[in-house]
Amino acid sequence: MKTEKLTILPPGRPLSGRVSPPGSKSITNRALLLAGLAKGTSRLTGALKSDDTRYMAEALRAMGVSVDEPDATTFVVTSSGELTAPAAPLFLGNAGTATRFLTAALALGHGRYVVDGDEHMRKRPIKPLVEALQSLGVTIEAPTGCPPVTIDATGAFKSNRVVIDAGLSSQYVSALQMAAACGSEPFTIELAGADIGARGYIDLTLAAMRAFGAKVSQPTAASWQIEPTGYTATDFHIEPDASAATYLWGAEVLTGGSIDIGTPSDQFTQPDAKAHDVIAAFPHMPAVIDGSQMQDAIPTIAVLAAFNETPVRFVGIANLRVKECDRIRALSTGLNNIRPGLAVEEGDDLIVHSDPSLAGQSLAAEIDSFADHRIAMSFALAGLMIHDITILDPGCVAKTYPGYWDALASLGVRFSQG
Ligand SMILES: O=C(O)C1=C[C@@H](OP(=O)(O)O)[C@@H](O)[C@H](O)C1
Ligand SMILES: C=C(OP(=O)(O)O)C(=O)O
Repeated sequence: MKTEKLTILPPGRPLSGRVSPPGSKSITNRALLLAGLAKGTSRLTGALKSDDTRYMAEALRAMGVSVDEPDATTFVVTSSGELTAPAAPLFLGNAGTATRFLTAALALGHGRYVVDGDEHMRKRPIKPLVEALQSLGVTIEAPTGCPPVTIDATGAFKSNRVVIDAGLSSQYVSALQMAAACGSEPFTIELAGADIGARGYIDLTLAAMRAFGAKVSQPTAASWQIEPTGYTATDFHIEPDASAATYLWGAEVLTGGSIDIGTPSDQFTQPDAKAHDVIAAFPHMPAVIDGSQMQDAIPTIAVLAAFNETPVRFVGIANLRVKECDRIRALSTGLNNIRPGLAVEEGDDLIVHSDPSLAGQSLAAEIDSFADHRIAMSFALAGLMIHDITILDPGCVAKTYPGYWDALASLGVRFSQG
């Protein structure tokens, strides 16, 4: 989408129809990496094709892996099992998964790898992962604590145990888990802090690893033991993206429609599927919502909260400040732009002062997406109910859901471009 702004015309009727969300970003980028680390050919079906997965696929190609794309939802990955040192830095845009997962995996490669991203990724922390890898004897540096990361790998870790603080990102743990199966000894990963934000993403990692032949056990709630099995090439089907589904669930309850997304909410294995029950409770969503286990769904729910019968306080969302943008700030800015006083930040909590009478009003507001796909996609929901909501940089949805605007259009939503 080349246009700089998109104004949404409220449909004025319930939105109904069939729309399937694209494949899961989280699972696609795990599967691409694991297929790249496995010797042989793996066929990944139901995959997401978007900026984030394209960066992962391109990085694998730059390291000697063949990644074919026979159709819009399939990757066929053929690898020797080795990721050979690339001639140039790997550019991973703002793909947190690709950046963190590759950083750990390449620490077991051979030679020099530079992992870099765009100006947003260069502000997203990776220091805890870099320090964990340094503790394993890897020569690795990220002078700013964020990408670029330079790794001089020798093919082995010097220890078989690592402690990682996952307070800022669960992706550090997933990254170490996926890398560890390529080591030469059983490897133990222990959490430094009491707990981890988004535990559901660890379950996704372990499920993908096991599908590619890994053996993982969990001696305690905060540790994992990974056997040095390496990975076996396999055919792997990827379920639809639960975070993408939240926008469709949101559009359904806001407009009182019926949108068939093709997958029952209880069949998703991704953490954001937990958002379904909260969204289904609209306009009686709870007074306090803990976002820690469904982080990427919080922008969706926060925009819905503006139309809820009663105010909502979002807790457990501190690390939304280190996602593609500071999402707590982006949400409060956008909501207050629609109607001053609609949202308040209290420390790292976000309070949305609900106002069901917003629906049907004309409240001209230009919403800054802060280059963040989830901010653009969530505020589009406000545009279904309020006249004159304009989303700036609508093309940023390409990070995880390039077909988002077409999906809304297929349900009958109309736009004017600026
Ligand atoms: O492991 C994953 O696939 C993800 C983990 C979460 O990030 P953090 O662990 O950085 O919170 C989530 O926000 C991201 O979109 C995907
Ligand atoms: C936080 C996100 O992405 P990532 O960390 O994978 O860049 C997201 O998709 O909401």
